[in-house]
Amino acid sequence: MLRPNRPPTSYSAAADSSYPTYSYSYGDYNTTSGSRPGTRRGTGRPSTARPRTGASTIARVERQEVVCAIAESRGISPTVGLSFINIDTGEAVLCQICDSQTYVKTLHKLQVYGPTVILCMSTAASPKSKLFSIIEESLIELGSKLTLLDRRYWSESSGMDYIHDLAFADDVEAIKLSVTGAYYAVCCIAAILKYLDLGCGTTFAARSLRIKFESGQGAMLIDVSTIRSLELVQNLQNPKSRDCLFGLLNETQTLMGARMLRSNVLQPLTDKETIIRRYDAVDELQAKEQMFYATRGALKNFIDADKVLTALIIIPKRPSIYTTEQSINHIIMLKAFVLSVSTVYEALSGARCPILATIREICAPENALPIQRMIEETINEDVTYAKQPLELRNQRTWAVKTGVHGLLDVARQTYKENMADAYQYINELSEEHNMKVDLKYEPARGFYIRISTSEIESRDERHLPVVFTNIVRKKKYIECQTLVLMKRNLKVSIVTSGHTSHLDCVQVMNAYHEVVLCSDAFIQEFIEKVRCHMSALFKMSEAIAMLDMISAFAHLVTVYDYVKPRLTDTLGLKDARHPIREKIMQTKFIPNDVYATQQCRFQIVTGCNMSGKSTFIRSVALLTIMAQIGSFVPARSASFPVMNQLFARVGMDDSIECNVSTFAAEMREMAFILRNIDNHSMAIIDELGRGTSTRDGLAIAIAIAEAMVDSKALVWFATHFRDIATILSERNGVVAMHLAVEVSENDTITMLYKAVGGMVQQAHYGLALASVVPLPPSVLADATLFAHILERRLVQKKKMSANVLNERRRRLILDLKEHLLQAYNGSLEGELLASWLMELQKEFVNRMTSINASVNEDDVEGHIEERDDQPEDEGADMMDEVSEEEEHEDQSRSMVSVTSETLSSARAISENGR
Ligand SMILES: Nc1ncnc2c1ncn2[C@@H]1O[C@H](COP(=O)(O)OP(=O)(O)OP(=O)(O)O)[C@@H](O)[C@H]1O
Repeated sequence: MLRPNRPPTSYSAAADSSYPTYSYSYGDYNTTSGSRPGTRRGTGRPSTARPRTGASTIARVERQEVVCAIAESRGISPTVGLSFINIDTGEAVLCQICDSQTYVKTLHKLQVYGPTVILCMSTAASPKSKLFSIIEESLIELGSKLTLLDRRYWSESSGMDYIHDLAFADDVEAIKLSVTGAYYAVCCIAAILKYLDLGCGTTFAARSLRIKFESGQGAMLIDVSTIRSLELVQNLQNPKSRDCLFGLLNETQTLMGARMLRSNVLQPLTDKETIIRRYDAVDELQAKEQMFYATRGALKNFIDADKVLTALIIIPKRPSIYTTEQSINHIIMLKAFVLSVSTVYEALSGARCPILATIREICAPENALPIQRMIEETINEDVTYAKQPLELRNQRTWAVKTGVHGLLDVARQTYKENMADAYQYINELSEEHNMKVDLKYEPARGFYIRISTSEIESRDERHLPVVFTNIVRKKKYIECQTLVLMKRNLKVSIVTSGHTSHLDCVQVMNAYHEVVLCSDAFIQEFIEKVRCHMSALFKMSEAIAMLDMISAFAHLVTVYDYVKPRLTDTLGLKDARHPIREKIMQTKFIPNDVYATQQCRFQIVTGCNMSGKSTFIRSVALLTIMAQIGSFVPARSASFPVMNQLFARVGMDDSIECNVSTFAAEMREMAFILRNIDNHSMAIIDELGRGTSTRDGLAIAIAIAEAMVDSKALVWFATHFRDIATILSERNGVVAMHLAVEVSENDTITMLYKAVGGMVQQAHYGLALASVVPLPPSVLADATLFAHILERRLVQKKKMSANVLNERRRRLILDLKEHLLQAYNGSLEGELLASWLMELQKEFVNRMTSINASVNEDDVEGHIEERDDQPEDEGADMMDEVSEEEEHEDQSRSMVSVTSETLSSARAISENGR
């Protein structure tokens, strides 16, 4: 469809010679090729990790026209101003972020809003600033085009003027207050609006733009690589598939709702209160069956209100016939929207929770009725949405009600009489030639005749009577003219092009001219009046979007048996399921329990191949996102701490294309994570260090794991390196777990998919799997031999150090402290609490005694091991280097003593409890 007044995808300076821009060739990249391996310098996240699949690897609800402008203050931690204007939904977002040198937050915002055009200052391009280079390298991924503008368009005073003129009257003061100090963001909005005005001829009507200010806080930061690898909005194998988190959750019924959901999946909330309010809304909606069905019914067939409202607030510099014709369509759609809004009000009667009650209030008749009445008083009830040229022409002529505009009524009467002639002529033609003849109209051709070939003898146009001329065959139809019709077209075309001097039909022309002029002017005046209600209308649209998202969550609760999460300091899941896997799997999905606190924040997950490690750790991340957007989760009970950042390094693709430097890409991703991770972050890491030699891979994995333990983040670390679990398991905050399997007598392994404590016990599961594949028997026999040699060497070297024992003691005491604090803050009281504390004390004493006792045993064991001379085995030399790794074990453990402070505080709490 023709879309006039859209910003050109690559701006040409010719549009306005007074508007200096610089041509930039990034728009020429084939954004769908996905085969441009490279790295994103400075971002830390590699672009080689996986093949790219589309204009943006992240599926959009639909591609929208979004213009973004960007500006920054340079420094150690740069401040970046970003503004976005969505031309399809009439929404402007300003943000100012304190970013790091990797510009991770800036890239996140760009990814979330997916701009089609990014405006940068020309000065940032020569010499290239770091931010400029990073954006330049991300263009393909973002599917954006870069346009350089003169620096002078980033003007704070113009930005403030724009905000003053364009923001809704009710919001203007609040917005001005919130953007105070956000100098860069305000400059950016000025640059975009200037670009749209001068470059694209698009301006917005006064007091009609939805302007929002977003601070850097308030949303969980999920970087681009994580979005992709967790398949949050797009399935990696099949971009069109719904098997991604957004696809699963997208039970919305309106486009506004779907857009809101997508934006939430990409930036989940971090404000506890808001999340809880959403839970309450979902809870109420799913519990009240009648309200739920009434709401779902009311949301059906809602038009894309954002689009319609935006079309009404955009003022094109050079209105075309298209924009004029569409105006009435927009009014008709607006009427449909306000009518539907009232059904939502009724559906929500009896709503109690704050979100549903507020939505109902916004959709109340007193807000929608004035607009509905305005439309009903002005526009004919039987005028419908028109697409075909003749329909549009009739719509434009007859849309305004009789009696509203006197001059228009007179002009229309004259026109009607003349048009009746045309239809009478066609009827006569039909009768005369005994065939069905249709009158059609196109602006360029005027009136013409269309006849189905079935009406003509042997379907051959040569059999048409001679009165029909200019014959063209179009599939099953024949289109033609007659002399009379051509004469009429001449009149009409003279009228529409503004010449009123045709000799014999001045009356007809004047009548039509009058109709169109009066009608168009009247409709524009009417739209001006509608614009006064834009603030209320956009609020309704947002309310509908929110209700739609909430009702989609409620729908999922009923269909998939989800549970309402609680927000606490502990991550605890009972019978958690992977939301996407459980939906697509033919067999039953085995649920798992998850528990993580500061004392078990780093969870090393081991297990056989295909035992479900990746599925397990991914489900933790996906459930956390679901919980933080306000959705219920697939589990029997669930509690989550609010996370500010989520990182995932999972599912490395091994295709040749992206394996150019699998290891380098992996290391860059890990460097990025380590730079940004903190105690409010969650990370899931799968099979780290497999892209290099076993020895180096293990060493690097251990070092990275150590750093992650120190970060105090919640981490799930799936690995086939069992040594990592051995080495780190004594460290405070670390727990080892594995996915259980059952080994039968004939060495076949059955996956149980159950996460249980401790390290995987099966030593040679890789060999077991290889035998199933199967490898040639001789190769398999050699592999088994080498595996046994290696195992013996490792056993020889194992000894318990004093450091390990100290770590065990420390850990035991910290565990005790955590339990005491939980008891202190929990609901246990009186007798129950006292007996629980006694149990705790007993268990503590037992475990401490057994640790102390193990000192002597280990001394003896170590002594025996040292004396035990092992014969040199074939192939042992090959294994030497691997066993050396064990010697580094001690270095990775730090000696930490238990402070008397910790003990006394634990004691104090314990005594309080008693
Ligand atoms: N909890 C579960 N219940 C049922 N089936 C499961 C479960 N978890 C995983 N599976 C099945 O097992 C398959 C393998 O799972 P996954 O890829 O998570 O294993 P993995 O241990 O990470 O494998 P590898 O170590 O070889 O990468 C999945 O495709 C899925 O079909």
